[in-house]
Amino acid sequence: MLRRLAILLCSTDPRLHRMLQYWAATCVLYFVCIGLLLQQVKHGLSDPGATQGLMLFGACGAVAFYVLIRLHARLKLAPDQLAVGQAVFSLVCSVWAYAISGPLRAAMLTMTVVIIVFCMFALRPRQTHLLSAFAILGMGAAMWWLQAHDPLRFPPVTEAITFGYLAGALMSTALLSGEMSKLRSRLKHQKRELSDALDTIRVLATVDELTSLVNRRHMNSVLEAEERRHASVADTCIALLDIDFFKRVNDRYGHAAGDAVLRCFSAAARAALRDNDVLARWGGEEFLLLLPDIAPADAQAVLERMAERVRAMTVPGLDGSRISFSAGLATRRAGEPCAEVISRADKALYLAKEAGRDRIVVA
Ligand SMILES: Nc1nc2c(ncn2[C@@H]2O[C@H](COP(=O)(O)OP(=O)(O)OP(=O)(O)O)[C@@H](O)[C@H]2O)c(=O)[nH]1
Repeated sequence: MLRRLAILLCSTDPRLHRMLQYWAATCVLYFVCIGLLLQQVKHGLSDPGATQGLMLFGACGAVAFYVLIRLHARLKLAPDQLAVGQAVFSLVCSVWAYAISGPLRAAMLTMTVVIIVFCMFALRPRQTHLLSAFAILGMGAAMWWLQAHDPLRFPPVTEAITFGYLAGALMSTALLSGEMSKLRSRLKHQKRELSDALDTIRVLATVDELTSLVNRRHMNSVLEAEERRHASVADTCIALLDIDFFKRVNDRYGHAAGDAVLRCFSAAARAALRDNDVLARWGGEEFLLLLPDIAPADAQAVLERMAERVRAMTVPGLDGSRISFSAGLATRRAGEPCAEVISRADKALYLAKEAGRDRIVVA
């Protein structure tokens, strides 16, 4: 129930969730300020009527921004437009709080700086600069108006010097936001580079560069997963395949032609497989095929189909010479380690080679 309420309030969409997190952080700040304002009223430092007005204004604004954030997609409001709106609203509140806080008003200026620091994280430097300018102008206008209308409570010199401190603090914060933005974009760039490097490493660790098939290391983890898998109704078959007279290809047509044979063989063999079958380059010109959930007769049919495709393929640089392979096929018995199945398939492959090649022998 609580979880559902939290999802309803905070959303599961990560972007919206982040916006609502910022909103919640702003609300915490509002609550702290409201608590302090109430203390000011209690000790006779602020006017109760004006304080209530500000509290009501703050609460209405918080609710309005929650609704706007939830509906921003429908209202076609960009997240940074909303963040700028929230910052402007908070700055207006801080000017209001300054005007009603009597002797404590200078303390309100820390909130103005906090709002601009928030903007540093949520907005672009240009937007932060504009908001800082807005804060300086807004607070300056309020201070000027207050000292002009009530010079006893707001002495002009005090207001002018206070304004100088505030303007200095806001301008430095705005300048820092440029540095912060550079730092953020550098971090973002590094993060992208790291993630690209990780993708490359993942590919290098799992894929054979020449044939683009799964490599031996990754096939071993596939086999481990196969051993852990709950036995299903159908069998699992494993076959070892070896290209026939491959050394002759290399010797007669060169190593590059040999590589082309490996690439063409891999593409032709893979085209004969289902999505959940895994064909790996096991070594030089040897391949391991895992056929999960298949009857042995069907596995044999798959290999026959593969052999036809391989015989039919045309390899560039081979002057029309045909390629064939021999295979040993074994069915995994319940609970049998894959290494033992591979060993039986290997013996069957040996028999296929002995019997003249270009054939499939079932273990
Ligand atoms: N072009 C190329 N050749 C490779 C590669 N890896 C292994 N080889 C060659 O594959 C050949 C394998 O030869 P053999 O083990 O004698 O096997 P074969 O000539 O196919 O004979 P059978 O298996 O008995 O039919 C060797 O000459 C290796 O140099 C590779 O990545 N590219």
